Amino acid sequence: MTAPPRLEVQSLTRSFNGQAVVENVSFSVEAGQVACLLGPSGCGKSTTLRLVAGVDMPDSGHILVDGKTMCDAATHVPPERRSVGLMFQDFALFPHLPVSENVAFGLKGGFSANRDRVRELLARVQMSSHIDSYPHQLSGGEQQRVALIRALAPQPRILLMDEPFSGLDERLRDGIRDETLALLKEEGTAVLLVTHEPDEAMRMADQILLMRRGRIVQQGAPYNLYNAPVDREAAGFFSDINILTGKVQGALTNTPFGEFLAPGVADGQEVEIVIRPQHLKIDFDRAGRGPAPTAENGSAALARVRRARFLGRESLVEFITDNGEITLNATVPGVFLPSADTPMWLMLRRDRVFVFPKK
Ligand SMILES: Nc1ncnc2c1ncn2[C@@H]1O[C@H](COP(=O)(O)OP(=O)(O)OP(=O)(O)O)[C@@H](O)[C@H]1O
Repeated sequence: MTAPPRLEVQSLTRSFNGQAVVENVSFSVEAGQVACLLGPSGCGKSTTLRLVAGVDMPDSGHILVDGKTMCDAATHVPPERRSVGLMFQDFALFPHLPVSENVAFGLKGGFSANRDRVRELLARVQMSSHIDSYPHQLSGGEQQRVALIRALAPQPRILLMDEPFSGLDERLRDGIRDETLALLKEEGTAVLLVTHEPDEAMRMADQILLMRRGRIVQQGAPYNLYNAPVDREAAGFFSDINILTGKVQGALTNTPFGEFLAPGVADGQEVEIVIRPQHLKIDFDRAGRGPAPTAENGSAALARVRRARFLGRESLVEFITDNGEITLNATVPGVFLPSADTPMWLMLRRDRVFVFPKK
């Protein structure tokens, strides 16, 4: 028999003042896995986390840890008995305690009874030399590391993290995220991390739980969410997108860039054709002739540069098609910065285009 998931959440619902803030949310997280609750502000991420922690009660649904019920209609295991570690945005360390006692805070007997574990954890985040320091003597990144190992010290079955990196300087963040991830993997705990930043979720998650208005709209590996978004909003959450519209006839829609398949969409229904700026193909104009159509890229449409901005590693080029109807943004390597009005041929990579019925 296979072991149950470390954390399992089934049909969780929570309303405030008659308004469902978390609605029918289900997911599971395995030991050693990082799951990210990702979504815009107010979509219900933190409420979900608080229900799992046990500091709030759902209206309905089940929460199980290692197959044991923590919460359902008849049961409510209090937070301190759920074996859940917490690391929140304001991860404040105790200012009057040295690092050693901060790390040992959740351990029976404090530092004196747990010297080895505390020293081992400090060494793993390169903080051994700060064992006697007080929080005010540490940088933001160092405090973050102490907060992380404080949460991990009691070896929780599950670690809950709410925007844990948002207080950090942007230049520090990537390094600390990577370090944190490495330590979490070594500890083998199951992690549920809340973030509103797609980049953070892509970097940290084995599994992304994309939330919108209280519901999970898509869940899966970062690669799948990015490359097979469930709708236009999901596509747009991960990067800028271009949107073309068209009408369907015979499961196809015709555009200046050729035909696009729209399987299962009724005749006359409008669709949105979505493509990310980095997936446009651009070709120079050669005496009014563009590249021949291909199965891979469809037909080329003539467009002109409206403006181009150099962003460092890449440039952002805004085009308008020659019929004046479609505006498209393309990102290209930063060495390429065409001047306004340059005519160019644009193609849309068929394997990178998403077609959605217009809502
Ligand atoms: N105790 C409460 N009483 C009333 N409304 C609440 C309560 N807690 C949360 N809400 C509401 O529920 C909604 C979701 O809040 P939640 O904090 O879960 O969102 P979030 O996705 O974590 O957003 P953010 O990223 O801004 O923290 C918000 O509209 C919030 O105002």
